[in-house]
Amino acid sequence: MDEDFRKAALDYHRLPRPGKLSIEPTKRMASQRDLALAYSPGVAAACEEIAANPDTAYDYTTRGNMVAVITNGTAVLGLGAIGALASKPVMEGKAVLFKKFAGIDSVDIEIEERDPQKFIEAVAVMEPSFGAINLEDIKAPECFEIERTLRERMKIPVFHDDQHGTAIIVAAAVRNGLVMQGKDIAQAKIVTSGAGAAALACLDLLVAMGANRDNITVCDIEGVVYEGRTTLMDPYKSRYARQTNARKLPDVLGGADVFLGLSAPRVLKAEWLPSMGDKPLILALANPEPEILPEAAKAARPDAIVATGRSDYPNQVNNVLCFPFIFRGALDCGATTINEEMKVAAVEAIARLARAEASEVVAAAYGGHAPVFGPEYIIPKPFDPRLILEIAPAVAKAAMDSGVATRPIADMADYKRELERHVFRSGDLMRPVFESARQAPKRVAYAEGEDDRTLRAVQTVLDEGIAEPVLIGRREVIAARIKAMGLRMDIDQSVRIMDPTSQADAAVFGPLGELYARKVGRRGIPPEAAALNLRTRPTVAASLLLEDGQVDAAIVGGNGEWMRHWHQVNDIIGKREDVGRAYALTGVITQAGTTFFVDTHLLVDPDEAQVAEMTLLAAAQVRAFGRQPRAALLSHSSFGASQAPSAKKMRAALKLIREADPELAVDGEMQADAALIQAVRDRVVADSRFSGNANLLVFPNLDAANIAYNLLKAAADGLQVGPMLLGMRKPVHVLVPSVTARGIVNLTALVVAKEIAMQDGV
Ligand SMILES: NC(=O)C1=CN([C@@H]2O[C@H](COP(=O)(O)OP(=O)(O)OC[C@H]3O[C@@H](n4cnc5c(N)ncnc54)[C@H](OP(=O)(O)O)[C@@H]3O)[C@@H](O)[C@H]2O)C=CC1
Ligand SMILES: CC(=O)C(=O)O
Ligand SMILES: [Mg+2]
Repeated sequence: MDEDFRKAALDYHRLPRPGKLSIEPTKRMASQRDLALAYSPGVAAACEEIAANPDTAYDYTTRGNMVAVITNGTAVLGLGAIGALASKPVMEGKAVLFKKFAGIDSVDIEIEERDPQKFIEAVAVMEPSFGAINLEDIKAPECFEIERTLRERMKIPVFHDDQHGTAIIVAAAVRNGLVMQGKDIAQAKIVTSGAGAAALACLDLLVAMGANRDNITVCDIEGVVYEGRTTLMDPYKSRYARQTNARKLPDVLGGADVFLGLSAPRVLKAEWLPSMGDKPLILALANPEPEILPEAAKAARPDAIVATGRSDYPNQVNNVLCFPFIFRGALDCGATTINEEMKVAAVEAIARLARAEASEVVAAAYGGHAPVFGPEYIIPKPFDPRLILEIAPAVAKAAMDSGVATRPIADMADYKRELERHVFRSGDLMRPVFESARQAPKRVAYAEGEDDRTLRAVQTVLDEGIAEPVLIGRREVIAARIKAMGLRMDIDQSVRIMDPTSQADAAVFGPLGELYARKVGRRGIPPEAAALNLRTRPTVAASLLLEDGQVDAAIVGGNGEWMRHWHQVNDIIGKREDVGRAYALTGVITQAGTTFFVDTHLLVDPDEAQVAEMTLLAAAQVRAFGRQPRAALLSHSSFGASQAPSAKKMRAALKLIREADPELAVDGEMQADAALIQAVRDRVVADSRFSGNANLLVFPNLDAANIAYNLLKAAADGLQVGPMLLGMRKPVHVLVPSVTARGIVNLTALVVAKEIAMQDGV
């Protein structure tokens, strides 16, 4: 670690306040009544329920989502027995990872006790507080006895992560690494540096997966673990003792296919590597400094696949890839333990993921580079959102199949969708929309068919079965991008490619060119210019396919100016006959929920009738998300306090809306705080037409709407949905340049669901 990085790490831990964790209440505590519910006397009701039926602790307390990270500080990373207090940053770190990656609440508990029996007693009595126990950084051999006894005594999962979490991820890496190197685990010669908690558990799992004990040689601080050795031996290590005269690590590396380092920094020397077998797998996993640095290993053995425990090199083999998700699965089905079946399910899920294509979120987390299965990517990256979606259900299913789940999951597909909320904040909002889109997938044209975000989105659209994609673009470019990104779609089968510049599609685009020339000719655009537009502007091509009925919906834009795309779309599609004009609705998802804003992109200064119209169209769109709209007409004034024209406009609009839709929960005019906080609203008006917070905010002008949604998005780290065009004659949306692949998937689902609803006359 260089000095700059060390200082940055210390500042990170110290500022703005010490440490990495805090505890947040999940219930309101704003009034005397809240106090009475949360504490005495109300709390007694929950206590009595639990006393009568202990299982209800999962209903009334945090227990079902609470994991303790417990250590005695005897094997802290590779730093050794630095003690309980000094281990605290690592344990706080694990707790943060539980929360960040899997939404699990976790507390770190550092126990200053090296006597295994006393340590066991201290942990066992904490059972009522937690849903599961993660033992961490406890040295071998004591860790084996500690874990075994606690597993026997406690009725909740007890999992020593350095053993099993590490073993699971190592097993996945070895499986994929050997596939890549064309080797068979049964024949692979394996040498370890380390005979501690992590190394022995890894070997046990590799043997369970088919590795041959006779091909395994273990080394520790003394050297080779051989039969008859007496110094620094214990029964756990002895299981791997070999009959050999070799005594030191370099003596046993000859012909090795796998080096597994779970020991200490720099113990593997580059000059020893030439003796290893062909195409070796070198896993140098000591933290924070590996047994050998990848650059040194690769220089000595360019044919090697190298992995470390660190995030700053390719192939991070670290238990962070496993523990948040295996606990998620175990907690969610009320597993009483984490058994072999659950571990094997996790190995298989992780190994499979690296061989599938990487997602956009992974690409984003790693500087925009989407990795493809290969020597520098044998296991998924920690920020891969698919980890939770695949590992947790696989583990829960294995728990159920092996009979250790006390709260079996009834609907696995539903559970998987539920997990999406840990990954995509849009999960809750979008779930019903996806459900309805799946009922009858529609043909959707994507104007920017060569764009990476579009292609990633289209892969998800196909996987989810929500649309039949039509990509505008050059076939060879799209094929090359799909290959480079490692996507799975088959461009001959699952998508249709339409290229306005190719002769092959002239039969389609010829007549569309004439249609376009007629439409824009009225505005004085000569036929040659129209023909050029069609060839060079994919938004024009996609809109024409939609207009001609060759697709059911179009998604355009995302590159260049939003307004330019909008004009191209408007020239061809235009507004519905029964509306005065088109508007744009934008959603922002924050921790507090989803809020919609209108009109964020199109109409600079609407009049009262336009405010009323946009409100009604936006309310219909909010309903399409399966939500009841609660609309607030916003102003600088609340309920008649101002006679300014903009306040009067909103009051007049309210009247029009109520005439058109007396059932709609809408009120105004009001200030934004009154819209979002009922208590503020109650102070200025006695009989507000909706309760709680408004979820649809209608603005007196474009500036206010656009500023407000961007402000909320930036200040509250919100996620944008849309803009969605309202009042168009056919379903089309214009993407903003900042759109993500997920944003494109969401709009696809929305546009398909809306089409289905319209057909059904909803
Ligand atoms: N990447 C990852 O996900 C993980 C990495 N690790 C890393 O693995 C290492 C071991 O952790 P863990 O098993 O929990 O700890 P343990 O204390 O249980 O085991 C350490 C092992 O390493 C051996 N060892 C120590 N120094 C040397 C040396 N200089 N040469 C050869 N062997 C040595 C010890 O030998 P002896 O038995 O003779 O004392 C012991 O067998 C740590 O660096 C840790 O950071 C651990 C878990 C996960
Ligand atoms: C990653 C981990 O758990 C360790 O190095 O101990
Ligand atoms: Mg550890």
